[in-house]
Amino acid sequence: MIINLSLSDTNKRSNQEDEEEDISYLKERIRYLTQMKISLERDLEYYRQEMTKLLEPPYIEAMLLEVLNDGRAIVKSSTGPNLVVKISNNIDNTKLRPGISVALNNKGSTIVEVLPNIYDPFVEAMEIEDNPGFTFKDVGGLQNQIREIYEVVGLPIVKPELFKSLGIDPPKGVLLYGPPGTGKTLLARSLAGEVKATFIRVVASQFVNKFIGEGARIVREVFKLAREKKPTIIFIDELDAIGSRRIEMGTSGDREVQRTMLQLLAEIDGFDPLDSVKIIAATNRIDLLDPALLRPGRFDRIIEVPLPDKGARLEILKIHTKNMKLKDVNLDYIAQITEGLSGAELKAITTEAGFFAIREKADYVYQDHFIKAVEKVKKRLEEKKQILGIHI
Ligand SMILES: Nc1ncnc2c1ncn2[C@@H]1O[C@H](COP(=O)(O)OP(=O)(O)OP(=O)(O)O)[C@@H](O)[C@H]1O
Repeated sequence: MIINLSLSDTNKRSNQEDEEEDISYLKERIRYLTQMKISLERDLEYYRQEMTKLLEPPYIEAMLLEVLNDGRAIVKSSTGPNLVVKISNNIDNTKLRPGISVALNNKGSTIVEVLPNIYDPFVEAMEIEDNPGFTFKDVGGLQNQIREIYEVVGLPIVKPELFKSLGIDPPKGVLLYGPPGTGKTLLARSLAGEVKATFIRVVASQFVNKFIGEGARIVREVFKLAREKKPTIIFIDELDAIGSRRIEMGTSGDREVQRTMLQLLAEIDGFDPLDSVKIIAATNRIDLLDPALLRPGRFDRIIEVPLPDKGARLEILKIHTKNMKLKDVNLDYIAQITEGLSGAELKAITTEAGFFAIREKADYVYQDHFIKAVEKVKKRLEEKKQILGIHI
């Protein structure tokens, strides 16, 4: 009996232990499965979001051409045409500059995002100004150049009927040549301002140094954009970088430069002289240019933009000091002592004179500030010439 009792006791205890073990096991399972559930729910949410993203129609990438006054904008869509689109309210309007990349909603009707600065050689290679705020009043001297450039480029834009009725083909392109900083860019930009044309500036040397392999495409795109935004003045700076005479075509870089120039010639040859797209090119080295560029119907008008004479220097100084507070300054004398300096250097003198006045905490800019500024700019120029090995 005693033995029986003890056996049943042992059985009871072992059953109880088993049950406890089972309970503990099941509790452990529940904890594990609850965690699994949480983790799977998290995964599910992630895949749900991914699926929504994948099912969402794509945005359309476009380049901003112009912001209109009524809260809309003109863009050039990556699929081709120019579109007039709305601007979503959450867009910071100060970020909207011509040439930037934007995302349009899937209907292509609204700018919904300003895209980060993605590398697009076409956008980077050119500066575009819809309405350059310059006029001929900003140009000192250069009266003859202003008259000539207005006649051959400006008039055909504002009065094409004059040329049509007389049966005259105006030049398609004008070449400006002269030392650096003499106002070639300024002249072209202010002409665009005078005739209310879009101003597109490209720097030809960048095709060779920066946008290798893209030169011909950029030229094509620039002309396409110019036609879309006409009247347009295309300004090609440093033309010699792609338009130099070449004796041999050794490297692939040379061939690339050649391709870019051929594309440029094809574009110039391809458009109508009465079309309101005009090209102004500039160079410091006309002696290097390929004669092919100077054939009739291409850059057949050549205008020299020389260093300013004394009268022109005075005009340039007056232009760049018109908003400065001057006292007892004899600009005529400053013009006298700055022979050989360019417009850009004269502008630098006015800025430097201002800095001298600021450093001295003066209320006005005095003659002495100008004298010191002239010395400084001349010294800087001298150093530059030494470095470049140019002797005067
Ligand atoms: N004739 C001028 N009248 C007034 N300002 C001038 C004149 N020439 C040059 N400048 C000033 O110098 C700046 C630089 O000149 P600009 O870029 O037009 O010269 P550039 O001849 O095109 O030079 P580069 O050959 O180096 O490209 C102008 O923006 C302007 O402020």
